[in-house]
Amino acid sequence: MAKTLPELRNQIDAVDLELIALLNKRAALAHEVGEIKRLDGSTVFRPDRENQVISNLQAVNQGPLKDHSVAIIWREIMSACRSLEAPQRVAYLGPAGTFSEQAAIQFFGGSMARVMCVSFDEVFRATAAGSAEFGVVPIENSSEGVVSRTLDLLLSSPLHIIGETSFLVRHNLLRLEPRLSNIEAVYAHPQALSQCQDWLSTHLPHADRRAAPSNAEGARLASTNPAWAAIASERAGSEFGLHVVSYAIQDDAFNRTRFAVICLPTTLAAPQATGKDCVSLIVSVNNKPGAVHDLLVPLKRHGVSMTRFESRPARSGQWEYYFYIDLAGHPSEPHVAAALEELRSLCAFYKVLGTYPVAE
Ligand SMILES: O=C(O)C(=O)C[C@]1(C(=O)O)C=C[C@@H](O)C=C1
Repeated sequence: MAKTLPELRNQIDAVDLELIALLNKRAALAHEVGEIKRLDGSTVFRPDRENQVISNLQAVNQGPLKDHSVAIIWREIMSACRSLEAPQRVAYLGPAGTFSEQAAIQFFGGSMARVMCVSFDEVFRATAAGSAEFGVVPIENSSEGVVSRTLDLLLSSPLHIIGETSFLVRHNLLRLEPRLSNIEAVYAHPQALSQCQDWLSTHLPHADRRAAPSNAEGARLASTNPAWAAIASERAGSEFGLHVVSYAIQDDAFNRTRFAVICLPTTLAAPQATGKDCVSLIVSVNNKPGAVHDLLVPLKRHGVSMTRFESRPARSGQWEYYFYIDLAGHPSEPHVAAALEELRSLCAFYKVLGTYPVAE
C-alpha cells in the first residue's frame, strides 16, 4: 500500500536528522583541515580540491538527484565549511541583485562576505588592495562578445584568474506599473541594452535608452519613477518592488555570460590540474606579415587546442593588437608546457593571466 503523506514526512524528518549529524561531522573535519592551513599560513579556499570533491560525487551519483544539483548542494556545503574559518571576501559589481552577484554566489556559495563595488575598475582595485580576497568580473557574453573593460583591466593588473563560472542570462523588463504602455525611459547597463536592442526597437521604439552603472542600479532608478522601466534579473525586480512586465526579452535565447574569478597570486597560487583546465594568456607580436600565423604553429606542433582568440587594440596608434588566448590544458602537462615555452619565444609581449579549471 502507498505510504501516506504524514508517513513520508516522518521518514524525511528522520533522514534530515541523519543528514544534519553527518554535515556537522563533515564541518568538524573541514575545520580541522582549516586549523592545519591556519598554522602553515595557506589559503582556506581551494577551488581545485572543491572541483575534485564534486566530480568524485558526480561519478558515483545514481540519482534521482541530477549531477548539476549535486554540484550546487556541495558548493553550498563547502561554502558553509569555509565560512567556519573566515568567509571569503568577494568583490563584484553591486548593488544586490546583479548578475555579477549571481556569478559570485554560483562560484563561492552563499556564505561568502559581499564586497559590492560601483564599477569593474573598483572590483579590480578592491581585490588588488586586499579589501577583498577575490573579485568576480564578466569577461564575455555569447551574443555581445567580450567585455572590453575587463580585458583592458586584466592587461595592466597584478591580479590573475583562478576560476571561471558562466550561466544563461535572462533579461526582464521591470517596472512599478504592471503595463508596457507609457514608458518614457528604460535603464540598464549598456551590455544589457545592447543584448535587448531588437526587442526594445519592436516593443518600445519611443522609449529613451539610458545607461546605468549596473542593471540592479537601473532597477533602483526605475523604482523611483512610474514612467521609467529597467532591464534586469527577477531578483533585482523583487529587491526594488518592481513588476516583471515582460520575461526573457534578450534577443538571443541562449544568451550566456562567462565570469572570471580573480585574485592576487599571493592570495591563491594557480589551481592544480583537474583534467579539464584552461590557460589564459595575453600576447602581442611585432607587426610583420605572418606573425599571427606563427603564433599558432607551436600549438599545432604540440597538439594544444586554442579555445578562444580575441584581439584588443594596443592603443599605440600603430594598428598593433594584444591577443587574448585561451588554451586547453594545464602547464603541468609536458605538451602544454612545451607549447607555452615556444609561444613565449615568439612574442614581443607575453603574460599568463591564469590557469584554472574550466566551468561546466
Ligand atoms: O580540503 C580542503 O582543503 C578543505 O579545506 C576542505 C574543503 C571542504 O569542505 O571539503 C573546504 C574548503 C576548501 O576550499 C576545499 C575543501
